[in-house]
Amino acid sequence: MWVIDPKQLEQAIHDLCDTSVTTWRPLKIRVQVDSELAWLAAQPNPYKGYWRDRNAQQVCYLGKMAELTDLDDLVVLEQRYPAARFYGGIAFDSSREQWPGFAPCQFVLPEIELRSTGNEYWLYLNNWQQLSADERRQLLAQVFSTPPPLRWQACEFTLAQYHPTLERWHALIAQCTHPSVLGDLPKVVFARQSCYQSTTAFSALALFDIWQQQQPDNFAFFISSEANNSFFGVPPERLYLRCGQSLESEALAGSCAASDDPITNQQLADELQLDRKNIHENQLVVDAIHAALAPLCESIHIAPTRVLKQRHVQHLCQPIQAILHPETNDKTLLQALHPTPAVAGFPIASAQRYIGCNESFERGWYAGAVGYLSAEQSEMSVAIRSAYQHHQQLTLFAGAGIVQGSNAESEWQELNQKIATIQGLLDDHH
Ligand SMILES: C=C(O[C@H]1C=CC=C(C(=O)O)[C@@H]1O)C(=O)O
Repeated sequence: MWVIDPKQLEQAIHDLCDTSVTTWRPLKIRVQVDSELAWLAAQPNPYKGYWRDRNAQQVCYLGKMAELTDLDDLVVLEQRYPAARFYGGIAFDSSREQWPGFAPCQFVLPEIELRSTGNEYWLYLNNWQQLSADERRQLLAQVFSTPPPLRWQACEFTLAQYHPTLERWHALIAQCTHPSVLGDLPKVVFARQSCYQSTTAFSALALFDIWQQQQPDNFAFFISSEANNSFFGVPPERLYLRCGQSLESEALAGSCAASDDPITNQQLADELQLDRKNIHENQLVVDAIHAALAPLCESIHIAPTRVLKQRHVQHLCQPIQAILHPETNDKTLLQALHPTPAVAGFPIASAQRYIGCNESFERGWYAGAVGYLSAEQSEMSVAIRSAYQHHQQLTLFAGAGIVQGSNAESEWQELNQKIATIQGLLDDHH
């Protein structure tokens, strides 16, 4: 990384003498970087993260200057740190046991952010007012040192197990498509863990880097609470984007395979748009988002269904726009919108209980929500198409909505399609 205007750096070191500024403000320095993820990998801070939205705005962040584990504290923190962004997320089910280092709700104001839009990069030093001139010099030497390139090293992964197994999956689908269950629970989203074991240590960030490059139109996130303990993903689904009082959300559910051949792909997409089971699966999500938003909004508009193509799978998607009441904030939005029936099922609370009793693993932050919150603008993605690394173990997650007419075998294939991109990267190195 290098600085565009060296005078700014000098100022960064010497501004400490300026005691007239008592309120918090970040120090912004315009910089240039070759690879932000290589830069992130080279930083020594144990807490690090990355966020990319669907318009390719990216942020690498480091350290915890302030932390939020209770959404009730958000307003106070936003007042203390005006215009700051709090990056992080929430678990799928906060009442369950969580992964080490990942609280049910955890957002941080980082010490350092590297934000970029297009070719413009800005380094935000959020903690500079707390540092002495010497500490600033050290920090700047650290952030401006040239990082080695980030390369995904060939390493051998073995698929240790699926949770649930195919046999158990069949039993689960038979159970929840039985008329006695369907009556009260028309949709439940069951997930599968694919647990891989590597023979050597590996860089989750390097793996994430090649993964996110393959799906540049999706969100991308990486959160590492300490070395070798990270959650990352390349999700297609937005929980919400809030700019002031205007809100964008979407119902993304109902899937079929995607094809590299445009004609075949179009045929598949056309069939998907007419398929009753998938339309029903998607409509349950639209209706639930609409019902959750109605008390919080002045107006809601639902756009016609379109198909969102991924590399190996495509989905029905209905964009939803709303104008929020002035008193609606991120806490109320998160509580109202998460989890949607796209990851839980319907009715949401009973589906979540049913998952808790019948799924054979803890979801942690998979199918939770990841993004950032700020007074002015917030964006959260749904944390699907994601993976959790713990030392040499790598767990891939995928879920599928089960409704009347779901077939266990084809839902299992759908799970395979949903992890195919990252799985292909692991298999490439066998
Ligand atoms: C729960 C997942 O996908 C959801 C989002 C899109 C389509 C889905 C489906 O068709 O089942 C799921 O509701 C996942 O990828 O882990």
